[in-house]
Amino acid sequence: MKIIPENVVAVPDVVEAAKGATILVIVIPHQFVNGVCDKLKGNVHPKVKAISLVKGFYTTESGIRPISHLIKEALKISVCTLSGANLANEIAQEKFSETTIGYKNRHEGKLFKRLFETKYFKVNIVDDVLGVELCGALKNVIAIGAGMIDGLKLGENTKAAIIRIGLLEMKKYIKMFYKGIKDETFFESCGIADVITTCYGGRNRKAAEAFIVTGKSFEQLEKELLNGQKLQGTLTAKEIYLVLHRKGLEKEFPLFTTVYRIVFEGLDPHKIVEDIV
Ligand SMILES: NC(=O)c1ccc[n+]([C@@H]2O[C@H](COP(=O)([O-])OP(=O)(O)OC[C@H]3O[C@@H](n4cnc5c(N)ncnc54)[C@H](O)[C@@H]3O)[C@@H](O)[C@H]2O)c1
Ligand SMILES: O=P(O)(O)OC[C@H](O)CO
Repeated sequence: MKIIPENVVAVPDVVEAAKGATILVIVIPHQFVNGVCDKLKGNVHPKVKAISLVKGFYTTESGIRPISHLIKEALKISVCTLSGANLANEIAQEKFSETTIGYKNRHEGKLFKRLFETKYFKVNIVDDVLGVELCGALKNVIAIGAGMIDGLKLGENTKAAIIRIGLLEMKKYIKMFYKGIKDETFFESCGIADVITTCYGGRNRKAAEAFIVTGKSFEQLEKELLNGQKLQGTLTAKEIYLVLHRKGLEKEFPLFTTVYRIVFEGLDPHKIVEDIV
């Protein structure tokens, strides 16, 4: 495994790390972004540009909001998003992958492409900040479902069915609740490709498979399997279920609803097939 390059310096104090910076790359588990933004408020360069790689939502009492909106409003800065089929350990080994950057201002999209692109990390930029970000958040819930299928040993055809249905629910949810999302975004790396890679090689899939096989809780499995890293998919399943429940839309999103009920309400995991397919 490749080690961190010498020109990357770890600075534990986020205010110190951001001092004088004209570019912020924000990549932490979504549950911590609000706290980090609070610390950075009033402490960033006036001309700073940010890019969020976070895959998740920000929860408030009135519902859930995109992380890019939270960053933009807290720090009063412009925010691009980056998301794709990007398992970190494979990128560290310089195996080829694609990614998608969402921009509002094309100059910023091009700037971030220049910053991130390498011969093994191909960037496509699209005029769709929210579409890129929201695909990255919702695919984690599909991966929890796919991991359950692996744990139940139901085979590849069933898993493909869950992935297909998950993709449809992901697109339906995003188009239903957010304006201006482009259809083409779902065919970028941040869309279908990330759903596939996460459903085969991600931590959400792995934890969900173990949840079925061992019967342990996700909290326990996060500690045992992820070596200090954080799961995103179970929290996101809960966050979007609360929206669906409040609006009486559970039947229109059977996969998202069933994943939530298996994880949080003790529903029989076999219902993932019976209630959906
Ligand atoms: N790991 C991947 O393969 C991958 C790939 C693409 C996108 N992402 C997304 O990037 C984001 C971060 O993922 P990750 O795998 O780097 O997460 P991670 O669980 O490895 O945590 C990353 C960092 O978050 C910080 N952190 C931990 N607890 C914190 C706290 N209480 N307050 C503030 N910061 C804290 C720490 O610096 C930690 O090193 C997630 O939204 C994830 O979905 C991850
Ligand atoms: O390991 P996961 O399930 O958090 O997925 C990692 C990345 O988001 C894959 O693109």
